[in-house]
Amino acid sequence: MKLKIEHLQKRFDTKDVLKDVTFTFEPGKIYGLLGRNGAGKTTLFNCLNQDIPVDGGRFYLEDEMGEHDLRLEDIGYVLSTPQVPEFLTAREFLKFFIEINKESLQKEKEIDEYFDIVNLEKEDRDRLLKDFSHGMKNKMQMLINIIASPKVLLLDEPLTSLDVVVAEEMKNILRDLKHDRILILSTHIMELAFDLCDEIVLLSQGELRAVSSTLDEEELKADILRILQEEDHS
Ligand SMILES: Nc1ncnc2c1ncn2[C@@H]1O[C@H](COP(=O)(O)OP(=O)(O)OP(=O)(O)O)[C@@H](O)[C@H]1O
Repeated sequence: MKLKIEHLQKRFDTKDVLKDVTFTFEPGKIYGLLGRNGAGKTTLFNCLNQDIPVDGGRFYLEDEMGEHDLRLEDIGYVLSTPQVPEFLTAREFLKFFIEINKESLQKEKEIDEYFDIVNLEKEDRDRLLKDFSHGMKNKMQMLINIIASPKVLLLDEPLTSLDVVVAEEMKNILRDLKHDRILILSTHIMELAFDLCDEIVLLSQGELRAVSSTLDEEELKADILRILQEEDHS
């Protein structure tokens, strides 16, 4: 299975944000999506998640059976600002989520076994989500995406607000998840991209391009900075 994007375009009024995005993403890798502020990373994710219409081009999944449109259940989106129903406890939310997705879940577990996946403290499991910290809400959002197990998982700066211990736990979860799905993670932290990602992809001047993986870390950093700085002169 591959996620193929061909000549994707998106503009807001007169601003061409995505000019000609063409790229093929494969499972087994975590892709680190880097770009300047306002380059269009969130816009690209919003297009792939079908939250906003595109102005041109297409994207689809391709496997040995052929090409398939992305269905809503094929894609998971972890937002940088986690959105959870604040009036529910973590347990109520998880039970509700499992109930409405019963048909598609591979193997149902006990609720506490799910919480254990993301190491949510036992005393927090029956607390209202409105009292959760940003990082804890982020864990819940990550958990429902792990349970839903979409083929493509988009992560918009997911680790920025997490403490170092939780961030390390999340990195290990993502490394486990990558084997049978496509993971694309946007970040501004180059060190995180180098540490976690298998391939760096730059969104620059409305186009996506892979950065050579044969370079050592210092050369890679210099190359990325050079490409991103070119935007100032274009
Ligand atoms: N709904 C919208 N209406 C008009 N312009 C928009 C809209 N959404 C995004 N934009 C513009 O599109 C451009 C890309 O924004 P986007 O949020 O995708 O960038 P980004 O790469 O995610 O940025 P950052 O790294 O700062 O989060 C920006 O110029 C932004 O102002």
